[in-house]
Amino acid sequence: MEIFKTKATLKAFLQPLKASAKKIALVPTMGALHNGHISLIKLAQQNADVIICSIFVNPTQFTDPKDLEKYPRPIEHDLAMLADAGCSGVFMPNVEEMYPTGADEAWHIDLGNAEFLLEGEFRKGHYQGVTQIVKKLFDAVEPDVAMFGQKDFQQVLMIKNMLAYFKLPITIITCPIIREDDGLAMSSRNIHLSADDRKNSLVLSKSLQFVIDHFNDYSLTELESKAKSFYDNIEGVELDYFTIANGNTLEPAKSKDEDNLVALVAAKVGSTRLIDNMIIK
Ligand SMILES: Nc1ncnc2c1ncn2[C@@H]1O[C@H](COP(=O)(O)OP(=O)(O)OP(=O)(O)O)[C@@H](O)[C@H]1O
Ligand SMILES: CC(C)(CO)[C@@H](O)C(=O)[O-]
Ligand code: BAL
Repeated sequence: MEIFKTKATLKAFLQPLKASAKKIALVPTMGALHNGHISLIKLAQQNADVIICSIFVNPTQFTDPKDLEKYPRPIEHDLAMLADAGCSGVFMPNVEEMYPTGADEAWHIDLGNAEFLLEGEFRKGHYQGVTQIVKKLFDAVEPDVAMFGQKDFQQVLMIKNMLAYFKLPITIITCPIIREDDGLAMSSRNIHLSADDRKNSLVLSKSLQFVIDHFNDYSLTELESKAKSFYDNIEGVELDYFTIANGNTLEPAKSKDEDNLVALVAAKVGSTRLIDNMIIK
């Protein structure tokens, strides 16, 4: 497995592969890898010949400096996991390489109204930062396909909007959420959960599963209020939002007959903010 710290060395590696018509996949990550990330690598291998995983903790998408500061960075562990998974190359630039003029580099594109909902409301400007770095990664790799996890449901939508904005010829593949045996969605931030938090964290997947299991039993309003009541009286858990939304617009669903419906949740468990979702249809 090759390791690249600069765009130039990465480009030099990819150029002959592209010339011989090899299909390139990019798996963007912020490191602290778990089996959710590895599932993206495995799906990439089914869809391309050469797999590049990027590891870059992107400062411009963090709205809370403490969150950025404490983001886990176990790089040796990450490289071992990627080598084991058969990844072709890892792109791990530093901040200067991606932001030569500084992380305050200007960026603003129209991502549509969904930018301002849900995560966009709680992490203002987050998706400008995400699309800024993903555009830079796309420019550096020029992949045929790029893999993203459904766990970050809104992120996938925003990246598709960014692709449309720049008319980039890249196929986005959305990968299913990989969960722990008890239902908690795998996430790099789970490492910050205390033993009590870890128990409490199950409320996210349980409340979502309730909506899936009882979709035909209640109205949308009842489903939402019953799901929200899962969060009542759990000490140390603070619900940011629980919504049943249209999967294209992320606006609250108006009818159970809509085509794309998804239940999405974000909650602070102890000092760790977690997100999760389940597609209803
Ligand atoms: N449990 C999971 N299953 C499938 N894909 C996942 C899972 N968790 C993260 N991903 C995907 O992996 C990619 C990289 O995500 P990232 O490095 O931010 O990890 P993360 O676990 O989501 O960390 P964070 O704690 O920052 O949310 C994203 O496309 C994300 O959606
Ligand atoms: C896509 C991404 C790697 C951009 O920094 C990040 O938002 C993530 O890990 O989901
Ligand atoms: N996994 C999404 C990246 C973030 O939380 O900043």
